Amino acid sequence: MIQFDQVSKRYEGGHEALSQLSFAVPTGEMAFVTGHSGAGKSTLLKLLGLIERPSHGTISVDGKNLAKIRHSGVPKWRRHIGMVFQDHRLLMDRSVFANVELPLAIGGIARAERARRVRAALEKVGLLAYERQLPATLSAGEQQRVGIARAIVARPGLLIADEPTGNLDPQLAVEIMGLFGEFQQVGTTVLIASHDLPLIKRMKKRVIVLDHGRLVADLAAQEVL
Ligand SMILES: Nc1ncnc2c1ncn2[C@@H]1O[C@H](COP(=O)(O)OP(=O)(O)OP(=O)(O)O)[C@@H](O)[C@H]1O
Repeated sequence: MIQFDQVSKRYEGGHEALSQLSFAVPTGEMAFVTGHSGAGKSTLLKLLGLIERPSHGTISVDGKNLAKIRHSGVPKWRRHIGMVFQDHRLLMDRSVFANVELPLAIGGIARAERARRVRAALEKVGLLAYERQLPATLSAGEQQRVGIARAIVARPGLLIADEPTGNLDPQLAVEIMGLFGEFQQVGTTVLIASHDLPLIKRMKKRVIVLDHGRLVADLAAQEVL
């Protein structure tokens, strides 16, 4: 369960990016966060990834108060969550395999086990045949799928994605969203920031709407028409 309780975030010298935000996402649910540009979507995800810290309020995940995680504990925390970005942030001089392996190498897992898990992750995103290639030789959709494989290779309980389909054509975007749906089906909690309303509607999942950092609507999956 992800829980935001009266969370506000004010960037240094800036206005409030999030204002008294409260909501909860049960374990295993998939939800979208949407809203206009600057509404606070990325900020919300960054707080979960401990890339930023809230100015006020409490965020907890599975009962763990994120404020209790100190700077030194952040890498360990990040191993529990998978993060996907719009600009996939792959290492372009490393193979697809090496990119996906990265979170496991940092996690100190033995080489044979790493290889097994990397191949399982690549198979899930349909890229097993590409493991030796450099990311630059792949299409935009394929590169995004490498980013997703890297995010899920350590089997995180929580997957967060910031505009994961922002650079993709509509057909590819639908495929990528379908992939996130598959991870939810095997028990992963999935939170996706997106401004692509037609795509969000099509997915028929819960939708949390932000406007100037405030929660203005929270639609259950069956309310999304
Ligand atoms: N590092 C920062 N320093 C100062 N202000 C910031 C910083 N990051 C974001 N902001 C501001 O906080 C507000 C929310 O930004 P955020 O990136 O969370 O919005 P968003 O909904 O993800 O927008 P977009 O859809 O354009 O990515 C904006 O007004 C933005 O300018």
